[in-house]
Amino acid sequence: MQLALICENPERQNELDELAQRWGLSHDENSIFALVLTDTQLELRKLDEAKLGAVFVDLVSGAAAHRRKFGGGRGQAIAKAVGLKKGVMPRVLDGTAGLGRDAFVLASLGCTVQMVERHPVVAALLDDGLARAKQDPEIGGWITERLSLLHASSQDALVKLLEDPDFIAPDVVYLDPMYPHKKKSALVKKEMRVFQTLVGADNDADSLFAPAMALATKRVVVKRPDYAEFLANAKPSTAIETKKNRFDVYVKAAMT
Ligand SMILES: C[S@@+](CC[C@H](N)C(=O)[O-])C[C@H]1O[C@@H](n2cnc3c(N)ncnc32)[C@H](O)[C@@H]1O
Repeated sequence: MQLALICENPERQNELDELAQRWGLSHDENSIFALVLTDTQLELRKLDEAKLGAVFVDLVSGAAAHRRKFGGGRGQAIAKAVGLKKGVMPRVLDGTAGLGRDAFVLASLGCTVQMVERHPVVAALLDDGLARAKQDPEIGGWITERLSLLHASSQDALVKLLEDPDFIAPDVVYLDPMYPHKKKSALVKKEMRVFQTLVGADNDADSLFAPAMALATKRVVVKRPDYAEFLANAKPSTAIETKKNRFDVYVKAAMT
């Protein structure tokens, strides 16, 4: 993938070069997107709309920390959807990891989460945020133990993992593909507009449903905007609703 690659600290130029090679990114000075390595983190910026701000992964402070401390714990809809309850800590495969927000919430509540992300820039941002979080004295221990990232397409990865005799299948496959926004984009948070313009709609999302159902041992959970139809037109066993979203739950076996 091509986008502007910018290093703000000349001493970190080697790191940016390695990063570009690792994620298959090359420099295009005419791109409207820039991946910027600052003194502290990796950021995505939209150069023609600087006011939208930068996108980066922060699992340690800000909104993630606030939600970890005051977000409602196991009472949150996402926790109920994956079947988290006292004594039950599901192993989750998040097949559409994005910026890792949902995976982080689940991991902070005790789940082990294997994240899969196919977009190289999103995967690079997530990997950077994960690496910084692993260094944090407060949360680094459990982040290292519970959260991991695979850069792959879930369409391929879910099938390959199912065929791998050494892979322990997850209790839950969690999916949150991009869905076209019905509401005016001005209402979408600024930095999310940058993210959405880069990634686009996941028009192939329906094809994730069958492999997800094959791989999960207990259930598949699909996050959708409240106005969206079911993934692959498949009617869920139950749905948990929040103000803006719906978690469609496809039960295969009881959580134990
Ligand atoms: C709406 S975002 C997910 C947001 C995420 N739940 C969070 O909390 O940050 C959707 C992400 O899934 C990724 N994605 C979509 N289809 C995928 C697939 N088949 N395999 C891997 N990643 C996929 C997209 O690249 C995008 O980053």
